[in-house]
Amino acid sequence: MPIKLTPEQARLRGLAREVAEGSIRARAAETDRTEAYPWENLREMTRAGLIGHTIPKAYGGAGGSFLDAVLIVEEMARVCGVSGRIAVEANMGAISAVMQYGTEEQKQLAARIVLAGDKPAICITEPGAGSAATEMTTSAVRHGNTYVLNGRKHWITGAGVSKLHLVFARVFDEAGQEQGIGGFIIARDVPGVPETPGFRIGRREPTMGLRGIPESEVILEDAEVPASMALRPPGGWRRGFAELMDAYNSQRVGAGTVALGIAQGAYELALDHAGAREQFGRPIAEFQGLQWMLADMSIQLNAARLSLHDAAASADPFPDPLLAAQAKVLASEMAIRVTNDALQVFGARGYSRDLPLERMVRDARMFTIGGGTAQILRTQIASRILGRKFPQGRDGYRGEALRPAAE
Ligand SMILES: CC(C)(COP(=O)(O)OP(=O)(O)OC[C@H]1O[C@@H](n2cnc3c(N)ncnc32)[C@H](O)[C@@H]1OP(=O)(O)O)[C@@H](O)C(=O)NCCC(=O)NCCSC(=O)CCS(=O)O
Ligand SMILES: Cc1cc2nc3c(=O)[nH]c(=O)nc-3n(C[C@H](O)[C@H](O)[C@H](O)COP(=O)(O)OP(=O)(O)OC[C@H]3O[C@@H](n4cnc5c(N)ncnc54)[C@H](O)[C@@H]3O)c2cc1C
Repeated sequence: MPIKLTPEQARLRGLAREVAEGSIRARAAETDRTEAYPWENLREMTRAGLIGHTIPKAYGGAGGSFLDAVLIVEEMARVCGVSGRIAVEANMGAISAVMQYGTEEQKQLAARIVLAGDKPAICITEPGAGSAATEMTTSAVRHGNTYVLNGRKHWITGAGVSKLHLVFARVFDEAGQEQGIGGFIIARDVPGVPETPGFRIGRREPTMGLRGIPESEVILEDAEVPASMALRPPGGWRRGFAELMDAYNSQRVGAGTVALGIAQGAYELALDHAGAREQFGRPIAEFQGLQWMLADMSIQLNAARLSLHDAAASADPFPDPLLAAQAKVLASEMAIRVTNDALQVFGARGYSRDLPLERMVRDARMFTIGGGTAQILRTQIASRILGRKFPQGRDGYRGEALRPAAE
């Protein structure tokens, strides 16, 4: 463990490991095979206080930090990537945005839903706006006391099982004037909260890995959302996207930590196997070719963990954008290499679906894509270290490149 944990953090990590090793590890293969959402894992994490752990005490949570959340996430992902992702979204991303920027009513509602055992969904990406998220076309038009939402999101993690949704949309006033980008809170299947007609779940993607959690479309067709459920960051709609993405940096750290946990789990299996499997009359761990592979895995895991912890600990109130992007690139690329090398240490057995290595390779693959691709994050990193904006549109450089980057 690279940074010194407080006794409470060490206890939290121990509790998370106990829950993970309890039955979550045993269910991981079944979750992958059946592609069914692991409700029982969610219930167990909820009972242990690991869901909504970062929600302030005043709203019923534990008031935990993002570093606490990272400790929980790594332990879950070490045995089950899907459960790691559940732990991320139940403590970071959308829930943290609502708890930081929301009105009293919004915070009460979001805390109640998540603490009852929900992994919220964050709905940003659209078919025409992936990396170019600011090009989203989902609209929220003000009509009296409601906003009417129209648009289509896709690749939404948890769509169809999540109850709390934070939908990013372009905001228009009653006169049709664009105001900026904001978040809209939509609850689904929550006792006492009316459903939102026009809000529906579309096609589920047949994904490569992390199959126990749906990645689906969220479709908005004249969906009426009360104006009281519009999440307007303190800088107003004009700064809405930037401030919501600032909150989203917590989830980038979380996503990197899932990658770390999956890779750590694969590495531990490879270490054990290298000591146990014999060829040429001796354990394969005695061959330098494998020793150096294992050594490189340990170096990369340690570097990624340090970087993620540093990013999580920088939160004020959200992780620093540069540290979050650096940590996510490092951890996501590391996890692809480490899970593949761990599989290699197992030889043919690693390639069999009887063992978890092939699942870990598939599960690790998403993290250079979801949450901002490795390419996009490198551009963001470059922008921050060089102190320059690097607009990606064809017309972007007319004057823009001379403007200093945001703090
Ligand atoms: C930001 C991008 C969409 C690029 O779009 P633009 O070039 O149009 O925007 P910018 O001028 O770069 O940014 C606008 C504004 O926002 C500020 N900003 C942007 N990102 C951040 C951030 N991470 N933290 C803080 N502030 C941010 C930026 O500084 C600008 O403000 P100023 O005008 O300078 O003051 C693109 O780079 C991008 O991030 N694309 C990736 C989109 C993404 O991450 N989607 C995630 C969807 S959810 C998901 O995938 C879940 C998966 S998971 O594993 O949980
Ligand atoms: C498993 C998974 C879960 C996800 N969960 C969510 C979720 O819960 N909520 C949500 O809103 N979204 C989610 N996403 C969507 C994710 O955020 C997007 O996939 C991601 O932002 C990239 O968008 P895209 O897939 O449209 O790729 P594109 O933007 O089409 O990019 C295609 C390729 O071009 C590269 N590229 C694009 N622009 C540039 C550039 N300017 N410079 C260099 N390279 C560039 C990219 O790096 C990539 O390699 C998820 C995705 C996955 C895979």
